[in-house]
Amino acid sequence: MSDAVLATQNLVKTFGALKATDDVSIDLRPGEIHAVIGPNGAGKSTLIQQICGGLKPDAGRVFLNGQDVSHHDTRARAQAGLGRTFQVSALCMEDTVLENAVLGAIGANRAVWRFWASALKTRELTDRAKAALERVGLSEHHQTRCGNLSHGERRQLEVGIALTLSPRAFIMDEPMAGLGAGGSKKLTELLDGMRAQAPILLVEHDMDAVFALADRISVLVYGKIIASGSIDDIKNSDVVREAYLGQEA
Ligand SMILES: Nc1ncnc2c1ncn2[C@@H]1O[C@H](COP(=O)(O)OP(=O)(O)OP(=O)(O)O)[C@@H](O)[C@H]1O
Repeated sequence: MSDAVLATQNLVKTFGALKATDDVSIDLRPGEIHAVIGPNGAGKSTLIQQICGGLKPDAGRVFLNGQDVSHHDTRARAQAGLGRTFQVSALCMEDTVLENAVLGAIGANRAVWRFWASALKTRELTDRAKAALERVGLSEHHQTRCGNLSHGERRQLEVGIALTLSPRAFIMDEPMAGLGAGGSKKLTELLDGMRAQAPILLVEHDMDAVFALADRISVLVYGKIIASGSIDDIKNSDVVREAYLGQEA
């Protein structure tokens, strides 16, 4: 775990009698995409929420760059370098692409709020937002109202907003959801190029994307990690086939 950018240690979350995450220890190493897969209700979102600080675990800890952030709230974890995209879009549809990205950049530095009126800070934020939009291929769309973007472009924008935070690690919750083949391909290429900048913990149902991107895969079933390894390890695992992949066939 020592070189892990992000690590969980024995995370447990129960809802009544249900163990949504059951002793989950998982890590994310520099430069990698680590995919977490599992059937509906396996506990993937619950795990992500505990990592990001939206849900308090019953037991276990979360480390970011070796620092115990278990008692940090969501904002403090973001400030410590945890970048996130959401399963449900959090974009402001009435605002332009650039405005959405600048709002994301504000989240990067709380102190900036105090200087929001300052032209210099505004310039810094705008430059950072523009750089992130260029990175995700949305330079042409600065003044486009977010509501007028395609579904795929909104996903690109969400990734761009996460980039404005200069994260040390990304958490992505089903970024391919609802995208057609073209959108998935474009986003897959984008994520592929981002792992060098910050490793990605990727929760994803789209197995084509998972197999195209993952350096490692962990399989979550009934709240437990039942297998973890390379794509081949997972594809050839009888345990996984029985518990999960077999259902997809
Ligand atoms: N707030 C809650 N209260 C009660 N039960 C919950 C709550 N949140 C999640 N659960 C239950 O915990 C289990 C894990 O849910 P979770 O949403 O984490 O699974 P998931 O793997 O993300 O599923 P999906 O792939 O469908 O998004 C499910 O049985 C779910 O019904």
